[in-house]
Amino acid sequence: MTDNAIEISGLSKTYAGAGSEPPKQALKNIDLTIPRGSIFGLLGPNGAGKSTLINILAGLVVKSEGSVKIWGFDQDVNPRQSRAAIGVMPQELNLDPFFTPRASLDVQAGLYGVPRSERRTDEILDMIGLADKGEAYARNLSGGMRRRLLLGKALVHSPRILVLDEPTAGVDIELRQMLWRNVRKLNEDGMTIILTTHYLEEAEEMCDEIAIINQGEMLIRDTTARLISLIDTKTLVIKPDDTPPADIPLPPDAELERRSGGILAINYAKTKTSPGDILAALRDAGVTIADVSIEEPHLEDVFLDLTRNAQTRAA
Ligand SMILES: Nc1ncnc2c1ncn2[C@@H]1O[C@H](COP(=O)(O)OP(=O)(O)OP(=O)(O)O)[C@@H](O)[C@H]1O
Repeated sequence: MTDNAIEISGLSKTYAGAGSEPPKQALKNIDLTIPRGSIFGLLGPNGAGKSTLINILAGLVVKSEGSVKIWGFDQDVNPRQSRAAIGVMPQELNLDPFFTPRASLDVQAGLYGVPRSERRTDEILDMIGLADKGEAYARNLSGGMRRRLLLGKALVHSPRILVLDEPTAGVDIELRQMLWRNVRKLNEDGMTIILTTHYLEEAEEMCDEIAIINQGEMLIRDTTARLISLIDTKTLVIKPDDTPPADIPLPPDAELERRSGGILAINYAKTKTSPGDILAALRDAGVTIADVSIEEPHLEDVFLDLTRNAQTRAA
């Protein structure tokens, strides 16, 4: 028995090149475990291989090498059980325009072999806020409603794991909040959530653990908090009382950035310099301080650092 929702080892994928194009290796020897009950973020720049990985989990893309276990079921040994354990909300709005939301959910439930007596169509319509649109034609639904319907379709077979591929790309704030409310609720009820997003602040807020992939390779995988703590830079932000002097000598490893409104932002290495030393240096330089705050590093800094370093190494 395992405590992991997903166990991937030595996973590689090479797409055949179209026409005279060379083959494209989209995933290179990926090892990844995702704990049960977590909200897990899969991040990476465009073309990193995120969709390929998700589509392999969903059974939509065939891997070239390696093994994938979903809720303990090996895809190659127990394809039916591994598929039943996972639901995927895809990136594209691929809905049949002639089906009503109710019919879409029913057809999807049929595909997964959910007996009629066990179908939760009304409950799902209600949850995704489409209870009054059950009989509307999909072609008459707004983009936001279609996206909600895709979430509903991913849930018809009550999967243990829900995968969301860029669920909030291009959606308005209201829909984004509704999606995240639903996701949190599903997670509280025990569902493991895996998501990709381009919004790093969203991943920082939502995900317990994160993996960053780049050019098909796994760069790092850790808890969100530990990843953020990897960044050594913090920023001390000072609002002076008067116009600050032109010359402000600072301790080594501290760097001054002048912002609009006379604000002084001092970036410093937290393992090498303390805010106390910087404040003392400012006072010595004749800066009178009206307000002080500290800006913490963000996931975005970790992401840029890691992907830039990987790019430099590859060059
Ligand atoms: N069907 C395919 N045939 C050939 N190459 C492909 C195919 N699908 C993806 N690729 C290539 O594999 C690489 C990884 O693509 P993938 O879509 O998995 O990346 P991604 O991280 O999801 O990117 P994005 O954030 O832009 O969606 C890219 O170089 C892409 O061009």
